[in-house]
Amino acid sequence: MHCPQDSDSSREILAILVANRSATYFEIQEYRKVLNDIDYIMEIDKYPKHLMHKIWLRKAKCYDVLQNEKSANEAYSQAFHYFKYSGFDEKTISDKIAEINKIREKIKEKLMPHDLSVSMSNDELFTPCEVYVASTNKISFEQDMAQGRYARATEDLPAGQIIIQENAHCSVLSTENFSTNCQNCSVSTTQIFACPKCPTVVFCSSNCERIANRTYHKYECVFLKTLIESGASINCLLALRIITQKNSNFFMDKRKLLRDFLKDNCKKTFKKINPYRAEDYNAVFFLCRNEFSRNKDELLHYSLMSVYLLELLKTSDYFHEYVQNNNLSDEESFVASLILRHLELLQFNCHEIAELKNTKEMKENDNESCYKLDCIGGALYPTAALFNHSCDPSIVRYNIGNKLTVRTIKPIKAGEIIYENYGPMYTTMKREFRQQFLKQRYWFECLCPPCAEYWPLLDKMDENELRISCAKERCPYVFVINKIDMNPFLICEYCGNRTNLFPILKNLMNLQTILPNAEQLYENGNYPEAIKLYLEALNILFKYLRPPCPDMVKVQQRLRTCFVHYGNKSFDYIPRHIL
Ligand SMILES: C[S@@+](CC[C@H](N)C(=O)[O-])C[C@H]1O[C@@H](n2cnc3c(N)ncnc32)[C@H](O)[C@@H]1O
Repeated sequence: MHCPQDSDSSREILAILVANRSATYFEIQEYRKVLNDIDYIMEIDKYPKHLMHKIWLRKAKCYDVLQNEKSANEAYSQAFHYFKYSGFDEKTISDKIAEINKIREKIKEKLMPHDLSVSMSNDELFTPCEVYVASTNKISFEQDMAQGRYARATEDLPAGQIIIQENAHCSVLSTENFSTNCQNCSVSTTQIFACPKCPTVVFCSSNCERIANRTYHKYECVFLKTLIESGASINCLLALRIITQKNSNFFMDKRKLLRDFLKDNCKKTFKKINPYRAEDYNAVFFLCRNEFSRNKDELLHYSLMSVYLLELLKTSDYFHEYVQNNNLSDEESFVASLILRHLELLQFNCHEIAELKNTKEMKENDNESCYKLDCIGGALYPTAALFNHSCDPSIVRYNIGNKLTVRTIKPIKAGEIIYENYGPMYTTMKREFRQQFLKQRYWFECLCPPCAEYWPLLDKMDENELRISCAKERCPYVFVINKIDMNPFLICEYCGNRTNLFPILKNLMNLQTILPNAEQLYENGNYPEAIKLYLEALNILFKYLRPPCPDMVKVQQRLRTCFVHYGNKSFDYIPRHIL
């Protein structure tokens, strides 16, 4: 990170450092990382010519191990070509080539077939919606006066299904993660690629470094350290990065369109954004700001913050015009007004980026306590930002890099609203604290079923109570009965239908074999198989029972833990079953 890169000789030193690192990765058999490093050395373009054969040989050996014969052949022929600059005499060179070819033959005999161990894949069939391209075509987005915009299922959705896969419009890391995670894609890495001009950030590949330095980092490089030292929040970083990832011409060209949008009524404009894409600034511009409820003090605070951020931006060469006196140029005042808008909308729409980490206090036989989901940054996902909150959410979300995946965590019927969770879950936080949090932070009064019906916390739920649905389809009536003392035939007070408990209990009995098997797979870290069984259990539970139900909560908690294993993990994460 601290190696200077401003002269040929310092770049040669950097190339040698990276070459040494690649040799170390080779020794510990991290072949993909070796290849990344070698690509990086080629880009630095200052590695001593008389040593180049070593780099090409290392690359070729990696391809041999990775069983990519074509690339291995190409790399070997480059290595043989560079032998002539190595200072070896002709005899030594031909002996070396003969030796290498012999070793290659031996390696080929020893190579195992490709690794067939269980891998977790996040790729599933996902037909995107034509308008909301990050969402499945099985949901729609609607709007009303009471709730603003929200998502609704247009078809029945089983539990576990992916409903959103969205790139971040913009993402930033928390400052504590600046030296462990890639500034561009957020993945945790020990193989860092430094910025050529500053030691403040790291990247996971030269590709990420290039993307960043062609866009936002070429401006931020100048002032990022000052911004961090000022203690600015993630939202401030995000508000600014929405600007720096595009150049000022982009926003100036949009100015007329955005002003016309504002004259228009927002409801119509929202429908006009078609297709609605994460990359599209128009989608961001119209995210909810609750602007009519904002008080003057807050507005002043945000205005001051946007002036400060603008001043920082002016220290880079973001703006074309240079205004010497205290007046702002047109360009500057327009960008400041956008920063203010971003600060306001990020307050309600920012999502965390998370990764799994091991906790220090790992306890024996306690799967939950051996890792935690840590917030490593924040991002803006314009489609996911359209979901409203419930304290009993319908979804789970996790990140792969800075991309977002959203899956259902319960079966959802066509026509039902799909809710996400803004933090307070009814199972662990008391109603009064949830209401207080949501009012203060998101400015609405939560009317979800757990709040409206005063559902108990998980540890206060009665394990002997069964809340059974009336057998008549779509009848909302729930029989609340005691497991120990129950009448097998129940008459619905709502529709008069008779419900026979025997077949229901027989189905619920299946859980006694499904759940222990699921737990076993979970303990062994076989999350893909555990998920299948937990989903089977959840379907049975939701078919016959109604929440609040302790078993439903426990299965959903397990499913959440399994699904987040598809997502980001810190570079030093060790799975429970290997500990
Ligand atoms: C992330 S946005 C959700 C989308 C928003 N409804 C919209 O129209 O863009 C968060 C804001 O939505 C509103 N909201 C979220 N959940 C709600 C709920 N359950 N009931 C009423 N309003 C809600 C609040 O104004 C909150 O600040």
